[in-house]
Amino acid sequence: VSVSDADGYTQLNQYKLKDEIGKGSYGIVKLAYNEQNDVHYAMKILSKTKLMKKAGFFRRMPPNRDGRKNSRPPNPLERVYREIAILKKLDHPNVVKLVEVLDDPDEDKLYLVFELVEKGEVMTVPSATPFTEELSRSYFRDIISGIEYLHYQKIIHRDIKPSNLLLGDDDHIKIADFGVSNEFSGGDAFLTNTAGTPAFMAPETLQDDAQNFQGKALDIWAMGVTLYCFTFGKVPFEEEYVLGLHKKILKDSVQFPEKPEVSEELKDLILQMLDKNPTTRITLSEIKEHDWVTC
Ligand SMILES: COc1ccc(C(=O)/C=C\Nc2cc(OC)c(C(=O)O)cc2Cl)cc1
Repeated sequence: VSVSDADGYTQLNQYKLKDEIGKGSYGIVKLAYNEQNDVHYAMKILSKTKLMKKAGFFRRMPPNRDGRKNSRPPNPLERVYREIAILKKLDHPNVVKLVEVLDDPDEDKLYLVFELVEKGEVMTVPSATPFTEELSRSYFRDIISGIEYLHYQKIIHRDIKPSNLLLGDDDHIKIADFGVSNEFSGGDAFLTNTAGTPAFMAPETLQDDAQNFQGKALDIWAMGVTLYCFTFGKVPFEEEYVLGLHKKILKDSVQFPEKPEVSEELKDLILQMLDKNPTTRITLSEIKEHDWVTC
């Protein structure tokens, strides 16, 4: 039950909601104070109606000529409940921890309570102060363990990028936002849909004759774009219009700025992760053995 208390804070069960600390296409994240245990949490607030609208659920479907039953988009709420089911089974130091879900069927809002990762997003891109190689290496090692765990749990994240990597007081990274993640069975996911953030999308998903592509290699590509951001403070392929961006991701080779100067090993790793051919792209186990990661 949510009420506003004396100084205007929303009270939700034992949580006092405070400042907004995150915002995205998903909704907002507020700092939440649990009065029962004197601990702060991150409360992700979703609107069920907004989720339905975003998926065009309330849009009238154009009548199709042969009167075939319209294939409705998958109910976006199912998406969120699938995300919650995924989150509930995840338990790893480099993955955000879902504590509880407050879901009143009569309420529009859906609340996801996460353990607070105190420092928030590890980097906002573009950044004029990118990380040293030592710092990038430390963060990148956390990402490798987190992704290795997710792939072992048969989950493809599909939206790896600096804003979804949260930094704790212990200066370790936790991977967040499973809003577009895919679960798979067998050795790897075989996907057909594009999902995630344009600048981080792998070339094989952008081909117009895009057929099934492997899931794990998509996360590796996004990790490569992320490592490029850590190092240079900007994305490797940027373009104002999304179709121009797609063309660059598909066609352009990776360019390294003059400054900051970086080691040959780091450039080599980035180039192997941003290999446009997913079948020759470096794998997670090869990344773990790479000179720049192990040194
Ligand atoms: C400056 O201090 C700050 C401390 C913490 C934050 C923060 O937590 C931000 C987003 N958080 C999250 C977002 C998520 O998705 C988009 C998910 C998820 O759905 O997995 C989980 C969390 Cl926790 C921000 C600033």
